[in-house]
Amino acid sequence: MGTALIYDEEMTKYKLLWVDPACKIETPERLTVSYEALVRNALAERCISVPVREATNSEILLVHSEEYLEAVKKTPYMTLEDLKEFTLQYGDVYFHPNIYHCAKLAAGSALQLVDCVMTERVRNGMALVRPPGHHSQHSAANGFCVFNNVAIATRYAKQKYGVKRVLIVDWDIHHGQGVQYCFEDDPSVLYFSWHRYEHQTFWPQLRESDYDSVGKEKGAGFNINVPWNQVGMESSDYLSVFCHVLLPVAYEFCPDLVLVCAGFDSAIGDPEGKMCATPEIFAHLTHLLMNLAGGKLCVVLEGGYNLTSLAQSVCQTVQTLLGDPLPRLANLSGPCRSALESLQCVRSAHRQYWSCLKHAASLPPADISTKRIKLAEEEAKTEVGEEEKSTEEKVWPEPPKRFSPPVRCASVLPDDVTRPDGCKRLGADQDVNPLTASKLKDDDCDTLSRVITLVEKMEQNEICSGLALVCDVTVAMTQVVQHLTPDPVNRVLIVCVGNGKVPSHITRDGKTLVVQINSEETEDQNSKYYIPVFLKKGCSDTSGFMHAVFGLILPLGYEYDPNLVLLVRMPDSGVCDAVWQQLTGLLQSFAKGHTLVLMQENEKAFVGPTTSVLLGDPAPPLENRQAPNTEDLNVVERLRDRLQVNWNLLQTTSECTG
Ligand SMILES: COCC(O)(O)CCCCCNCCCN
Ligand SMILES: [Zn+2]
Repeated sequence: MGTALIYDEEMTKYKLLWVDPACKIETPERLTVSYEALVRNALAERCISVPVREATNSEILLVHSEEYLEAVKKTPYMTLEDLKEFTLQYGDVYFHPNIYHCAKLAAGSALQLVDCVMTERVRNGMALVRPPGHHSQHSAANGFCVFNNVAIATRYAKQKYGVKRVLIVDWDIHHGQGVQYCFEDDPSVLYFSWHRYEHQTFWPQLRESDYDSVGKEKGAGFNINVPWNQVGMESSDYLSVFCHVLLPVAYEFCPDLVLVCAGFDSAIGDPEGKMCATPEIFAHLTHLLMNLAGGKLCVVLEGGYNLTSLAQSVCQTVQTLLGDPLPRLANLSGPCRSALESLQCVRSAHRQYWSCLKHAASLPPADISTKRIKLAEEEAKTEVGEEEKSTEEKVWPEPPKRFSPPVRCASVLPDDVTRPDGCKRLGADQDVNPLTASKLKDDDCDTLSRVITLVEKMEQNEICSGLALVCDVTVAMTQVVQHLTPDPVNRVLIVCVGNGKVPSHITRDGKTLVVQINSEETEDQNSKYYIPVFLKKGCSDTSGFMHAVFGLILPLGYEYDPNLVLLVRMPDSGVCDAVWQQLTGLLQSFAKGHTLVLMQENEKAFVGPTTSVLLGDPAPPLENRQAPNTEDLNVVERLRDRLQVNWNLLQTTSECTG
């Protein structure tokens, strides 16, 4: 199944007709540069072009009041003076004779996206729209928004397709208060938003944008606000929030559909956001959402005002929706102190609602945040002057090209195992490098030499990922590590699922990082590069396992930044299909998708499901799960506490930073 792209140049045909410094950044060029970049990078042609349509009155009334709709309906016939007059009743927004038409098209585009995803005409898709939507409210336009495109799409999906749970992820740098107001008492819609806040001194300066707005009545726990109290946030800060807040909660919520309020003013260079995350981050944020809801993902454009970072970020997002390998995120540091404070506050505020956060630390000591509030208010006063002046141009490297290797997935299988279609068999002997064959001494040497050849072709980017059935995974793992080209930058992340002895020498000199999830205590090799995760209930406990994936494996993987991932299924691991597929999908975040899966010969039943994920299919949703058992949560928390001195992305509280 493909990726939908919805765009129509009609939505570029309105603009600001008078002087208003607050609104001048919202221009038609935002849409044209985004679409032209998709065309120039040969991404638009790979998408399924879906036409726009106007949202109908009844669809708009799913969210907005009749009087508001009736008032907006009059704007096409207004004089310039009337339009100015009409605009005055709202904040930071402007009207234009054609904006009502475009607002219906923007909302209609989101509905088209929902239709083609829910009818499985496409797997996922993106709508490039303006006017944006997430600030508009029941009876008010606000923040460049007229109709709340994503809120309307959410209500539409529930009404037309009986969708039970919708996750809305709002990565725009402004708080989508319009979406929050819509669903704050609705437990069937989980709204997640991060936003520049600076202790309520940044627009829209709302008290209810802070982390303690968790939702109301039945909706308590289903509204997650992550306030950024400083500018300059980077990819590390964003990934920490995804790993330690959004993903664990999203997987526990188990949505049937995911919508993204995709504002790219959270990218580096944006005059509104003043953040420092480079455009590649959106490739990862998109990918981390693609194994939820069976891959049903609708991305709708919101903000984004730096035309260069906007266009690059849109391309990164669409290229990931198309299934291309992700770019590596170089030298991630760790979350900054302010981000850790926000992280700790959000996790603490939601501890009582989500079992994955049950062990979250309590609020940071009040004095820290109150002191910072004072500072922020001081800065806010002086800042205003500077802000106008210092629009220093941020520069960042253009995102690297993301090539798809000619072979997406190759396999080394015993002759009696049928090879799944789409997965190339690593050929007969002509493929095998005779040199390596001779070096291997083992009864399984034919298989092993083909595995080594497979890895060599991955290193040369001829093959993206691989899967091998071998007679002893530990031997195979060891051979692979030993035969890697002795290149100092070669770093291998090895994820071992299940019990079994991992040879200690394999973690020598930091060229490999081994994380082993098992159900029996292994003697602790107390090496920074060997991390045993002992789960009492073992790999069969979905909740505990996934808690280790989000709380440990993902952060470690991002910080380690390997150029190869080995996913090893130890004998009798007990891990279930769906969890195994989720892990396989999530590990493709690293090493540009160069994942080699090693399994025992008798596990041939898992070849098909594993290959489908390696080929880019979404992993099936994990059924709604019981709470993780306390023991296992404890294990992960204790491990995190111990390891975070060495691995900063494991941090979740501000106390720990010196
Ligand atoms: C959903 O619309 C996308 C958006 O969130 O980016 C809108 C931002 C409105 C920002 C209004 N203040 C502008 C002050 C100018 N310095
Ligand atoms: Zn925004």
